[in-house]
Amino acid sequence: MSMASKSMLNAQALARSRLSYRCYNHLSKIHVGLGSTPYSTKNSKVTASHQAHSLLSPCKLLSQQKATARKFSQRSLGQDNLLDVSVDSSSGVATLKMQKPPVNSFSLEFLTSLCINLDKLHSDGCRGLVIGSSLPKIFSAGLEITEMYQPDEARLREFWRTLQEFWIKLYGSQMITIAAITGHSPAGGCLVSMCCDHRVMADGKLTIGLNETLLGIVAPRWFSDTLINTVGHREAERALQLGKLYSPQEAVAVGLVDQVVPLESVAATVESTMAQWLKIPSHARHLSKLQLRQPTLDRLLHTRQEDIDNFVSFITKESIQKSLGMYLAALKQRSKAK
Ligand SMILES: CCCCCCCCCCCC/C=C/CC(=O)SCCNC(=O)CCNC(=O)[C@H](O)C(C)(C)COP(=O)(O)OP(=O)(O)OC[C@H]1O[C@@H](n2cnc3c(N)ncnc32)[C@H](O)[C@@H]1OP(=O)(O)O
Repeated sequence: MSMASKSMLNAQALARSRLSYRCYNHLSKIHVGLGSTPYSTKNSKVTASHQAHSLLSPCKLLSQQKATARKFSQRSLGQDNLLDVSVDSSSGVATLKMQKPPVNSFSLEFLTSLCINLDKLHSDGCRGLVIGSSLPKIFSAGLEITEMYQPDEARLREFWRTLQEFWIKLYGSQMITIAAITGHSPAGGCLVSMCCDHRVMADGKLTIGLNETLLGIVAPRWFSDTLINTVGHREAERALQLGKLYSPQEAVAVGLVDQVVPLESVAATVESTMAQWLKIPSHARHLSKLQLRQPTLDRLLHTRQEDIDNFVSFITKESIQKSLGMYLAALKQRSKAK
């Protein structure tokens, strides 16, 4: 390649990275400031000035994550508006809908955006959070497999650190969290829903579960702990080894989800469940949650770096890379055959 074309490519890459950094700053379409920002309408969506306001708040995590996004910005190109967030001003309940086609897979940028939005909603005093999806038949396909396949090590470390961060924030969240599972929810998608206090799943041909072994990988300890805390030790033991993907009816039978209702009733069911939970004094409810979840949280909090090292050394093994490559190819093949 000639010097001229190389420098042209470099200039294009730089421009792309600047553009994507700007996109990153606007990853979330909206942000409502409960308490600090008055609401005018139910489910009001935030304007540019709210966004600007939210970007000014100094926060170590934010600046760290902005640096990350700058560093790895090429992968986030064209991926703004990954989340649709709204807040009901009368109840203080936020709804966060994932909208990252085709399958809401968790990339570094997506996880970063989720962390930032959780922080914002929490610091704005939201009392409840509904996590759902804007994509039909998909809650989330879990981790973005291409983040783990033939990875850049620095990015891979950041990816895992950000996933840990998201899990820690959500699993211990002060907010009442409800998952509206209107689509498939394998692996990391199942993990996110299990972090919530309550799960409502649509009936139909959908699946949910920790299927890591089917990819030739092992769910880390904090994934399995979360499953054990949800369905109990014996069920988790079977499910983890088999990589079991449950139908909605199977999932409700083992307690992996709390309710299964027709798709069209998910929103109303979530709303009435939230109304019930909102009646409980918030402080007592959150402390009760932490009493049960803190030991699990602590286990990761005390070993975060070791967990990142284990993950990186495991996932970069040649045999694991081969399995991931084959799984990805099979997914692509299946998608093409449709
Ligand atoms: C010694 C012990 C040491 C222990 C140490 C342990 C530490 C290491 C631990 C490592 C653990 C890592 C944990 C990983 C957890 C995960 O989340 S891995 C991801 C698992 N996810 C899946 O298996 C889901 C795969 N996807 C699907 O099954 C389906 O896509 C779907 C059911 C979700 C949706 O089906 P459908 O609507 O029919 O869409 P598709 O046509 O299948 O897909 C569309 C499109 O998306 C691509 N895609 C799907 N999923 C992913 C994904 N997760 N990542 C990236 N891309 C994905 C798919 O290939 C299609 O792409 P194309 O259209 O072909 O381009």
